Amino acid sequence: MSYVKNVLEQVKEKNQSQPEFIQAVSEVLPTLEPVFTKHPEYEKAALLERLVEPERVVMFRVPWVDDKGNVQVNRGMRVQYNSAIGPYKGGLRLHPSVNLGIIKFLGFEQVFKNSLTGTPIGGGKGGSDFDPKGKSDNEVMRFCQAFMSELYRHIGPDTDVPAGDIGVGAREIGYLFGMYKKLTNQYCGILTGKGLEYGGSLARKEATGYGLIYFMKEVIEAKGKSFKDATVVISGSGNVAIYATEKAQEYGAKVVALSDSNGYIYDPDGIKLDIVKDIKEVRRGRIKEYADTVKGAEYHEGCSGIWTIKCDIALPCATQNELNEESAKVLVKNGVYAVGEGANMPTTIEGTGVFQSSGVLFAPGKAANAGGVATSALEMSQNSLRLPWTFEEVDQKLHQIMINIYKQCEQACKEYGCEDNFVAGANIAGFTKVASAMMAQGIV
Ligand SMILES: NC(=O)c1ccc[n+]([C@@H]2O[C@H](COP(=O)([O-])OP(=O)(O)OC[C@H]3O[C@@H](n4cnc5c(N)ncnc54)[C@H](O)[C@@H]3O)[C@@H](O)[C@H]2O)c1
Repeated sequence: MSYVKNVLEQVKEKNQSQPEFIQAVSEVLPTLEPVFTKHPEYEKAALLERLVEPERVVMFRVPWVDDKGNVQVNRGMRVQYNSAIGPYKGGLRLHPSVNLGIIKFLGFEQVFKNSLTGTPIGGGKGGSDFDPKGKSDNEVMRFCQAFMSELYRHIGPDTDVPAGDIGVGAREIGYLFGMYKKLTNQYCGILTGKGLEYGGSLARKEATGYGLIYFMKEVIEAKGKSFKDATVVISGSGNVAIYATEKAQEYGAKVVALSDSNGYIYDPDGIKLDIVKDIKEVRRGRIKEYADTVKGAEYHEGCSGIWTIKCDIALPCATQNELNEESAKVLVKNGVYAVGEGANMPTTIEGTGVFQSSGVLFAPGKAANAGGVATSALEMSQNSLRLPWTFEEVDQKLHQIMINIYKQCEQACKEYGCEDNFVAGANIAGFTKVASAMMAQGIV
């Protein structure tokens, strides 16, 4: 059995209760085989065994009092995955589904993604099984304060810099930042995704969605295609989905569908984004309300039906494993030619296989959605400089970073003989930098 296969078996054996983590590692490791053939010294240094094991996992209770005076207890965690190329960096997720396996999968992915950005940041991820849905502002604040009252001792601007993810937007980052400052008496760039008044970066909110479109533009234009007049389906209606829609529309695409965890909307005339922003960003409502407002738009219960809509480009931007083999086959049958992952691991391994064997251009999340964390790194730079950059400056840097990520993936594909396989290209390009740094730093 090869070294890579052996380590993969160990991972499966040791982490049996963590299917998402096993899935993420199973997607990455086999694509790295050719790198290990070229670098036999990595095996002697147990590089892979070290890479799959987080440097540190912190798990803690989060007790808080709800509006009725009842004590609630959630589980909080932070996985500090790999600091070979910089301080741990990655979001915090607040969702009832959060468990250690999910946070480990996200942290593992983050290591490669952050490496691809070309900025000096390591990988980490955290979160809690707290559900912000239906909670009052005061309850969210009390939860965030309780969460930070433990997390603060494990993070720092040169140690670990968390950010947002599902369920963590500007409101939550504000409460977390306030508590960190109170506890430590330090005003520093401890979180990214901050408000503009207190150290945030312009274009951070837009970055993941815009970055996805910048990346996909490179992918499709290399094959003579364009966003102009393309029909696009985007799942989700959160931060990533909204700004992917905005940039795709700016490039002349017609985005015809969006979704949330209850169902999806289809608007054959093209989504009116100002209405979606009002529902989601202002009123925190359900996507269903769009169909109540816009004539000709339809609402359908259930999430996976969105993939039955005929489109040229599909961008899953909601959550993990939302696009399976069956949905992938329907998309292919309906003529999709490109799929870009705005979310983290939204396509199952079998779904990815369908796209790749059908010649669909498939861009994995760790490359395609890296714009968010890249701009977080730009926010860290601005915090250290104590100088804010303009929207245009940040957006231009983001655009260039996404082009560079595309070029790195393309180059790795060429070097290792897997042309157009962006899954392998992204894994290899992300891995090689981290691997060299780990080798240089000895057995730690
Ligand atoms: N925000 C970022 O900067 C960023 C960066 C990189 C990757 N991501 C990833 O992108 C994805 C979305 O993150 P976000 O920041 O937009 O979160 P968000 O909380 O703003 O939005 C998530 C959206 O997905 C919807 N949703 C949840 N489960 C769903 C399902 N099963 N089917 C359809 N819709 C569903 C929610 O209703 C919501 O509209 C996540 O996988 C996240 O890890 C986010």
